[in-house]
Amino acid sequence: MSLLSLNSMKTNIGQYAVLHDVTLEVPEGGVFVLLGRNGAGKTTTLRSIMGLWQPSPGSVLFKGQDITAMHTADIARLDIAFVPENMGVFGGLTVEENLILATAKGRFDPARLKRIYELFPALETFWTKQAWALSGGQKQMLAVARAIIEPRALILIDEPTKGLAPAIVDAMADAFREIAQNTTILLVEQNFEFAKSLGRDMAVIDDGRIAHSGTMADFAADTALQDRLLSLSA
Ligand SMILES: Nc1ncnc2c1ncn2[C@@H]1O[C@H](COP(=O)(O)OP(=O)(O)OP(=O)(O)O)[C@@H](O)[C@H]1O
Repeated sequence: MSLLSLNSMKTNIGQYAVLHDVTLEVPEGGVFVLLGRNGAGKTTTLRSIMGLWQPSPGSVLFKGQDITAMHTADIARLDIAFVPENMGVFGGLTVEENLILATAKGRFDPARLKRIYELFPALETFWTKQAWALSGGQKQMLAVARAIIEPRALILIDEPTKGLAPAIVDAMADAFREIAQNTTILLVEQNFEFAKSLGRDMAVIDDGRIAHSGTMADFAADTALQDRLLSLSA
């Protein structure tokens, strides 16, 4: 059984049909990458999983449970975290306060905090600094740290490398590899090199439909398919 199954999901936003037919099987463990051009429907797919948009028709199954009509807060309580493209950190709060708010009981598990410091040393350095003063990369690290401050079964991450310097992207890749050892990551990306280095399984969404799915190794070897689906050469 897959960890997450999206079945013929169709999502309208107001009067606009954005997802036409999204069917995906995300296995447990590792990084699953969802690629696609601008406006293809990647963010809408993640928001539909989180209950922020309501797919109809179609269904979302998590560990076999139908979560399609559940409220976002109840979906989050199933240990599914969402790191949105705008990162969702509180600029006026310190790093510590941002992380406290991401816990259920306002307390840190010392072992998890230690792991976060190891993954993202900058967060320990800037522990008492307000988040608005962090660099873009540090804000992204804080956003990911908020998602893993408690145990998660699945993390949805929307374009975490956007606008980041190459050295930060490399650090992020190392952190994701470590996180994916005991948490499944569904990663939306446009940075193909980053995605390629992380993904085991992948899919491409185009115009609200899954245009391709398979292993990253096969997709990475097929430059004609990449060009057709991602316009990488454009
Ligand atoms: N709130 C909204 N109202 C109307 N249309 C929207 C809304 N949000 C997204 N769309 C449209 O839905 C389509 C898919 O958007 P979505 O954000 O899912 O794409 P994406 O693949 O994540 O793109 P990008 O890589 O540019 O973030 C786009 O055509 C977008 O304009």
